[in-house]
Amino acid sequence: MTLLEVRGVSHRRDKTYVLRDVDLSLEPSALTVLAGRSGSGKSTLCHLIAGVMKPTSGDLLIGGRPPTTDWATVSLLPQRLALEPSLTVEENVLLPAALRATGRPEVLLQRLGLAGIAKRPVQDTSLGEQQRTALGRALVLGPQVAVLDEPTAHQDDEHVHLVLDALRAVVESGTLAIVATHDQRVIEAADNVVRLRSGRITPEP
Ligand SMILES: Nc1ncnc2c1ncn2[C@@H]1O[C@H](COP(=O)(O)OP(=O)(O)OP(=O)(O)O)[C@@H](O)[C@H]1O
Repeated sequence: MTLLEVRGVSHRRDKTYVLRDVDLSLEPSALTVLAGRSGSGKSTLCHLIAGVMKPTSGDLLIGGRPPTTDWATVSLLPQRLALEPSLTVEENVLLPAALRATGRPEVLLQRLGLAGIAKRPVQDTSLGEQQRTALGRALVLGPQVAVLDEPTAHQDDEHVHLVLDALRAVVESGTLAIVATHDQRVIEAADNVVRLRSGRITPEP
Protein backbone atom coordinates (compact mmCIF):
# COMPACT_ATOMS: atom_id res chain seq x y z
CA MET A 1 0.00 0.00 0.00
CA THR A 2 1.43 3.35 -1.01
CA LEU A 3 1.33 6.10 1.61
CA LEU A 4 3.44 8.80 -0.05
CA GLU A 5 3.30 9.35 -3.78
CA VAL A 6 5.56 11.93 -5.44
CA ARG A 7 4.75 12.27 -9.13
CA GLY A 8 6.84 14.22 -11.59
CA VAL A 9 7.88 16.84 -9.05
CA SER A 10 10.17 19.65 -10.17
CA HIS A 11 11.02 22.71 -8.13
CA ARG A 12 12.68 25.93 -9.17
CA ARG A 13 14.42 28.39 -6.86
CA ASP A 14 15.30 31.69 -8.44
CA LYS A 15 16.00 30.62 -12.02
CA THR A 16 17.48 27.22 -11.24
CA TYR A 17 15.72 23.88 -10.95
CA VAL A 18 16.81 22.31 -7.66
CA LEU A 19 14.54 19.25 -8.13
CA ARG A 20 13.82 17.63 -11.48
CA ASP A 21 11.15 15.02 -12.32
CA VAL A 22 11.20 13.31 -8.95
CA ASP A 23 9.00 10.20 -8.72
CA LEU A 24 8.77 8.32 -5.47
CA SER A 25 6.36 5.86 -3.98
CA LEU A 26 6.77 4.91 -0.30
CA GLU A 27 4.86 2.59 2.02
CA PRO A 28 4.04 3.03 5.71
CA SER A 29 6.11 1.52 8.50
CA ALA A 30 9.49 2.22 6.94
CA LEU A 31 12.62 4.20 7.67
CA THR A 32 13.59 5.80 4.37
CA VAL A 33 16.76 7.82 4.02
CA LEU A 34 17.18 10.68 1.55
CA ALA A 35 20.90 10.74 0.84
CA GLY A 36 22.98 12.96 -1.41
CA ARG A 37 25.63 15.62 -1.40
CA SER A 38 25.16 19.05 0.08
CA GLY A 39 22.95 21.04 -2.28
CA SER A 40 21.47 17.96 -3.98
CA GLY A 41 17.92 18.96 -2.98
CA LYS A 42 17.22 16.90 0.16
CA SER A 43 15.90 19.78 2.29
CA THR A 44 13.82 21.08 -0.59
CA LEU A 45 12.18 17.67 -1.01
CA CYS A 46 11.61 17.50 2.79
CA HIS A 47 9.81 20.86 2.73
CA LEU A 48 7.63 19.82 -0.21
CA ILE A 49 6.65 16.52 1.45
CA ALA A 50 5.85 18.34 4.70
CA GLY A 51 3.63 20.78 2.82
CA VAL A 52 5.49 23.93 3.85
CA MET A 53 6.28 24.69 0.19
CA LYS A 54 4.43 23.85 -3.03
CA PRO A 55 6.29 22.36 -5.99
CA THR A 56 6.74 24.35 -9.19
CA SER A 57 5.18 21.36 -10.98
CA GLY A 58 4.08 17.83 -10.20
CA ASP A 59 2.05 16.31 -7.37
CA LEU A 60 2.67 15.04 -3.86
CA LEU A 61 0.03 12.91 -2.17
CA ILE A 62 -0.14 11.45 1.34
CA GLY A 63 -2.87 8.84 1.61
CA GLY A 64 -4.20 10.20 -1.71
CA ARG A 65 -4.37 13.84 -0.55
CA PRO A 66 -2.05 16.83 -0.85
CA PRO A 67 0.10 17.35 2.28
CA THR A 68 -1.42 19.52 5.00
CA THR A 69 0.28 21.15 7.95
CA ASP A 70 -1.61 18.85 10.34
CA TRP A 71 1.23 17.21 12.26
CA ALA A 72 -0.72 14.01 12.88
CA THR A 73 -0.57 13.50 9.11
CA VAL A 74 2.89 14.85 8.32
CA SER A 75 5.37 16.41 10.74
CA LEU A 76 8.70 18.12 10.12
CA LEU A 77 11.97 18.36 12.01
CA PRO A 78 13.57 21.31 10.19
CA GLN A 79 17.34 21.59 9.98
CA ARG A 80 17.17 24.83 11.97
CA LEU A 81 14.93 23.27 14.64
CA ALA A 82 12.51 26.24 15.10
CA LEU A 83 11.88 25.67 18.81
CA GLU A 84 10.12 28.14 21.13
CA PRO A 85 13.12 29.25 23.27
CA SER A 86 11.25 30.28 26.43
CA LEU A 87 9.12 27.12 26.63
CA THR A 88 10.47 24.06 28.39
CA VAL A 89 11.71 20.94 26.63
CA GLU A 90 8.46 19.18 27.48
CA GLU A 91 6.28 22.08 26.36
CA ASN A 92 8.08 22.20 23.02
CA VAL A 93 7.60 18.45 22.53
CA LEU A 94 3.92 18.85 23.34
CA LEU A 95 3.27 21.82 21.02
CA PRO A 96 1.60 19.70 18.29
CA ALA A 97 -0.51 18.00 20.97
CA ALA A 98 -1.64 21.29 22.55
CA LEU A 99 -4.72 21.53 20.34
CA ARG A 100 -5.62 17.88 20.76
CA ALA A 101 -5.61 17.36 24.51
CA THR A 102 -3.64 14.22 23.79
CA GLY A 103 0.00 13.48 24.06
CA ARG A 104 1.76 11.47 26.70
CA PRO A 105 5.34 12.49 26.23
CA GLU A 106 6.89 10.58 29.16
CA VAL A 107 7.96 7.52 27.18
CA LEU A 108 9.19 9.64 24.29
CA LEU A 109 11.15 12.00 26.58
CA GLN A 110 12.71 8.97 28.26
CA ARG A 111 13.55 7.37 24.94
CA LEU A 112 15.23 10.54 23.69
CA GLY A 113 17.24 11.05 26.89
CA LEU A 114 15.28 14.22 27.77
CA ALA A 115 13.38 13.12 30.89
CA GLY A 116 15.90 14.74 33.29
CA ILE A 117 15.68 18.14 31.58
CA ALA A 118 12.00 18.11 30.58
CA LYS A 119 11.10 21.10 32.77
CA ARG A 120 14.03 23.30 31.73
CA PRO A 121 13.56 26.17 29.25
CA VAL A 122 14.81 24.80 25.96
CA GLN A 123 17.05 27.85 25.46
CA ASP A 124 19.11 26.61 28.45
CA THR A 125 19.89 23.22 26.89
CA SER A 126 22.62 22.04 24.55
CA LEU A 127 22.24 22.01 20.78
CA GLY A 128 22.06 18.21 20.75
CA GLU A 129 19.30 18.31 23.39
CA GLN A 130 17.46 20.95 21.37
CA GLN A 131 17.68 18.77 18.29
CA ARG A 132 16.24 15.78 20.19
CA THR A 133 13.48 18.08 21.51
CA ALA A 134 12.58 19.06 17.95
CA LEU A 135 12.62 15.36 17.06
CA GLY A 136 10.26 14.61 19.96
CA ARG A 137 7.94 17.35 18.73
CA ALA A 138 7.91 15.71 15.27
CA LEU A 139 7.13 12.26 16.71
CA VAL A 140 4.74 13.03 19.56
CA LEU A 141 1.54 12.52 17.58
CA GLY A 142 2.78 9.36 15.87
CA PRO A 143 2.27 10.94 12.44
CA GLN A 144 1.60 9.01 9.25
CA VAL A 145 4.74 10.62 7.78
CA ALA A 146 7.59 12.18 9.80
CA VAL A 147 10.02 14.24 7.72
CA LEU A 148 13.31 14.66 9.56
CA ASP A 149 16.04 16.86 8.14
CA GLU A 150 19.48 15.81 9.48
CA PRO A 151 18.17 14.59 12.87
CA THR A 152 21.60 13.39 14.02
CA ALA A 153 23.67 16.39 12.93
CA HIS A 154 24.41 17.36 16.55
CA GLN A 155 24.44 13.90 18.17
CA ASP A 156 27.33 11.76 19.39
CA ASP A 157 27.37 7.97 18.88
CA GLU A 158 25.46 7.22 22.07
CA HIS A 159 22.69 9.67 21.19
CA VAL A 160 22.52 8.50 17.59
CA HIS A 161 21.49 5.14 19.07
CA LEU A 162 18.73 6.83 21.10
CA VAL A 163 17.50 8.65 18.00
CA LEU A 164 17.50 5.44 15.95
CA ASP A 165 15.66 3.54 18.70
CA ALA A 166 12.99 6.28 18.85
CA LEU A 167 12.64 6.19 15.07
CA ARG A 168 12.37 2.41 15.05
CA ALA A 169 9.59 2.59 17.67
CA VAL A 170 7.42 4.99 15.61
CA VAL A 171 8.13 3.05 12.43
CA GLU A 172 6.92 -0.13 14.13
CA SER A 173 3.70 1.73 14.97
CA GLY A 174 3.16 2.49 11.28
CA THR A 175 4.92 5.82 10.66
CA LEU A 176 6.83 6.37 7.44
CA ALA A 177 9.98 8.19 8.62
CA ILE A 178 11.79 10.09 5.87
CA VAL A 179 15.25 11.12 7.02
CA ALA A 180 17.52 13.44 5.04
CA THR A 181 21.03 12.66 6.16
CA HIS A 182 24.72 12.26 5.36
CA ASP A 183 25.16 10.14 8.51
CA GLN A 184 26.40 6.68 7.61
CA ARG A 185 25.11 5.32 10.95
CA VAL A 186 21.56 6.30 9.94
CA ILE A 187 21.97 5.14 6.33
CA GLU A 188 22.98 1.69 7.59
CA ALA A 189 19.85 1.48 9.77
CA ALA A 190 17.45 2.42 6.94
CA ASP A 191 14.93 0.12 5.28
CA ASN A 192 15.53 1.89 1.98
CA VAL A 193 17.74 4.66 0.64
CA VAL A 194 16.73 7.23 -1.98
CA ARG A 195 19.74 9.01 -3.47
CA LEU A 196 19.55 12.50 -4.95
CA ARG A 197 22.13 13.95 -7.27
CA SER A 198 21.69 17.51 -8.59
CA GLY A 199 17.97 17.34 -7.90
CA ARG A 200 17.32 13.99 -9.57
CA ILE A 201 16.85 10.54 -8.09
CA THR A 202 19.79 8.39 -9.02
CA PRO A 203 20.18 4.59 -8.72
CA GLU A 204 22.28 3.33 -5.82
CA PRO A 205 24.99 3.90 -4.87
N1 LIG B 1 15.91 30.03 -0.64
C1 LIG B 1 16.65 29.63 -1.67
N2 LIG B 1 16.80 30.38 -2.78
C2 LIG B 1 17.53 29.97 -3.83
N3 LIG B 1 18.17 28.77 -3.86
C3 LIG B 1 18.07 27.99 -2.78
C4 LIG B 1 17.32 28.37 -1.63
N4 LIG B 1 17.40 27.38 -0.72
C5 LIG B 1 18.18 26.42 -1.27
N5 LIG B 1 18.58 26.79 -2.51
C6 LIG B 1 19.44 26.00 -3.41
O1 LIG B 1 18.75 24.82 -3.74
C7 LIG B 1 19.68 23.73 -3.88
C8 LIG B 1 19.20 22.57 -3.00
O2 LIG B 1 19.28 22.97 -1.65
P1 LIG B 1 18.81 22.00 -0.46
O3 LIG B 1 18.88 22.81 0.79
O4 LIG B 1 17.54 21.34 -0.82
O5 LIG B 1 20.02 20.91 -0.49
P2 LIG B 1 20.42 19.79 0.56
O6 LIG B 1 20.67 18.54 -0.22
O7 LIG B 1 19.41 19.72 1.65
O8 LIG B 1 21.80 20.35 1.14
P3 LIG B 1 22.48 20.20 2.61
O9 LIG B 1 22.89 18.75 2.74
O10 LIG B 1 23.65 21.13 2.53
O11 LIG B 1 21.46 20.63 3.63
C9 LIG B 1 21.04 24.27 -3.48
O12 LIG B 1 21.77 24.55 -4.67
C10 LIG B 1 20.73 25.56 -2.75
O13 LIG B 1 21.75 26.53 -2.92
